[in-house]
Amino acid sequence: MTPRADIDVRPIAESEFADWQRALNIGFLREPTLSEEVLEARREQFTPGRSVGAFDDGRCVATFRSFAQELTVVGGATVPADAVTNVTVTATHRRRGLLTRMMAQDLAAAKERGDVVATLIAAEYPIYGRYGFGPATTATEWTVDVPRAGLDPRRAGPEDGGRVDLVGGEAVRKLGPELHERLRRAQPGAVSRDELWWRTATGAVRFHPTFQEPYYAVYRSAGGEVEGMAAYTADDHWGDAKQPSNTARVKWLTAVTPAAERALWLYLCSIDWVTRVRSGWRAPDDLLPHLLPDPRAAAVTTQADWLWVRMLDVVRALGARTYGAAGSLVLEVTDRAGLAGGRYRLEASADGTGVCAPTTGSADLALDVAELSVLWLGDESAVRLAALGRVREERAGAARQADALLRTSRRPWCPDVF
Ligand SMILES: CC(=O)SCCNC(=O)CCNC(=O)[C@H](O)C(C)(C)COP(=O)(O)OP(=O)(O)OC[C@H]1O[C@@H](n2cnc3c(N)ncnc32)[C@H](O)[C@@H]1OP(=O)(O)O
Repeated sequence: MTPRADIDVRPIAESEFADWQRALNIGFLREPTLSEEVLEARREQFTPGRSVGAFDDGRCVATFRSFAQELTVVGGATVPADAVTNVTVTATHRRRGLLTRMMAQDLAAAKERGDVVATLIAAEYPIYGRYGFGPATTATEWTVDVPRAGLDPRRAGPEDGGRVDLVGGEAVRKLGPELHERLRRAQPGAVSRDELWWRTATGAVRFHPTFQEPYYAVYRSAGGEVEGMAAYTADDHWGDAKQPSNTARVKWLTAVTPAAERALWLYLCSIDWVTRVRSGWRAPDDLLPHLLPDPRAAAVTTQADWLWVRMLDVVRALGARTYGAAGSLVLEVTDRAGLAGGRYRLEASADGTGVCAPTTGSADLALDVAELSVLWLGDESAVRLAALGRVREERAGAARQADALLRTSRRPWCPDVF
């Protein structure tokens, strides 16, 4: 169907928030009528100028929101990101170009503002590649079959002098933000969280009527420092022979030291009645399986693309991260939206820093901005993308050299959904 120019795409006024929120819920197949309480809670997410709607005859039929975020890159620097979320087009108005219009407006504004990249978590894989986004991190979920893990059933807690305690939501709101700051500043692919994140995660603000209050476990080192925290829920399931068979579901687990990671996973795998632990979305190289005497007890339940990145400023994006080797690489970047295309030379030094600038020199690798966005955080291999026909070597060996520069020893990971 042809796009309809009479459908207005524009930032919403605060007075239109309830209508916008109703459209958002319909697009995400949630209940169309929101309680006053949920509506009030969600009002906190209203971002003036960046909560966009499409209106047909005065009724909201599409939603789109973006907000300011910081994304950590390889080496620990952060770049300003345009975080895209709440994208819906009501089924009566789909495939008429409304998402394309909202995205084009948002990316142009982000570029103008000076954001280095745009980010999102994609509901479905085929939606965002056409706009220059590529999947830059992967998330893995394991299900631990606790009785098969080989753990000592008499285990009574950490053996490193540290301790695990259960705390309430208030303590999480107090201790969590600093802990997460430590994690995300050292974790490529991690993003900033605002204070509202902590209030919604702990139920102080409720976006969904069905919020289940989690248990919160905190790990303190022998020196008393908070180094890790996990939020989990448990179901109430009993087998036919009166055997407890409960599943603990980890909502999030933040650990800034390997000791904290070990202590929290082993705690979760030692709760009486719990026979299965679902890990929640973790880095694909998370330590979890190898903390168990029998790593096969941790089976991969899901593995999927996670954070999608869309580079807006190649010079600053490549200049912000560090590199695994010294070398020079010229990239011919195509961008059909005209935001980040061009030919760029990356010069990486032996100290790990890199400088990127436009060049007229001959290209080593030719690729779309979506593929460069995929390679940027170091998780994907240029050699692999060349084999798939998604990057082209203009100089033999350039893909292998790109891998030597860009790839990392630990994989990038984004712990958040937004
Ligand atoms: C970051 C987030 O918020 S993720 C959440 C995304 N939202 C959802 O998944 C909710 C349910 N889905 C929807 O609301 C809509 O289908 C949207 C928002 C995904 C797409 O909106 P539309 O207005 O229909 O997209 P639009 O008409 O601009 O489509 C542009 C192109 O993308 C394609 N496309 C859009 N959505 C999809 C999809 N889900 N799968 C495959 N192709 C798609 C269209 O076919 C079109 O292709 P063409 O240019 O070759 O004709």
